[in-house]
Amino acid sequence: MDVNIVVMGTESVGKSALTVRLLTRRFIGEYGDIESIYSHSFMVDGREITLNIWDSPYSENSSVETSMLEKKVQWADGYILVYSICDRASFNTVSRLIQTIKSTKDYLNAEKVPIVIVGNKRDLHHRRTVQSEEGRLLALNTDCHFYEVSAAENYHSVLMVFHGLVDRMKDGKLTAKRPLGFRGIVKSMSAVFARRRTDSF
Ligand SMILES: Nc1nc2c(ncn2[C@@H]2O[C@H](COP(=O)(O)OP(=O)(O)OP(=O)(O)O)[C@@H](O)[C@H]2O)c(=O)[nH]1
Repeated sequence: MDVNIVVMGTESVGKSALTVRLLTRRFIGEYGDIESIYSHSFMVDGREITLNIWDSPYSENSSVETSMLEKKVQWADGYILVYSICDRASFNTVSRLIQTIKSTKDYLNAEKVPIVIVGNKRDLHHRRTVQSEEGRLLALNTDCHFYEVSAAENYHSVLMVFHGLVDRMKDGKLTAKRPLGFRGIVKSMSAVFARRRTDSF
């Protein structure tokens, strides 16, 4: 089974950090502006699932961001919406993204729309401006899953985010793959490391 997942959220909330954590189990600190669709496979209940994960930097240019948003929402079967617990505006954006996704895509069962809300940077609790309860309540009110994680500190919780989304998708409607037309931005993970020659793990 092949599923498309898009990781969305405003600037610097940790979209790349979460994606790279899943793929490499590592936190490398700085990620640059890398636009990529990564493939990652794992077994669930004896079946191999391949995730195509689209991670892109947030664009300051609102017209670019709006047109990309539409493409991403149409392309994806499942959504990971990330905010930083230290950034209230990023939380508000997640709330808006949920409405956009729900109004853009037709789901057989709107309550089962495969969205996972992620409050990242849990390790920075001393700078917290969004309480856990607020994230939980948003998820409850919009029928989404919710996780609070630290991509910096913990691989396992990041894994749970992606597994939680796949579980959610199993319950809902998985659409057939469409031709993507995004080959130009597909890069391998080696590109991530090639750019960061000075990284140490
Ligand atoms: N303390 C802490 N820092 C984090 C965490 N996740 C990401 N960061 C840092 O936050 C900054 C932004 O992380 P990115 O993963 O590049 O964020 P992004 O959402 O992909 O950002 P854009 O590509 O600009 O849209 C980097 O300096 C990361 O090291 C986390 O869980 N805890």
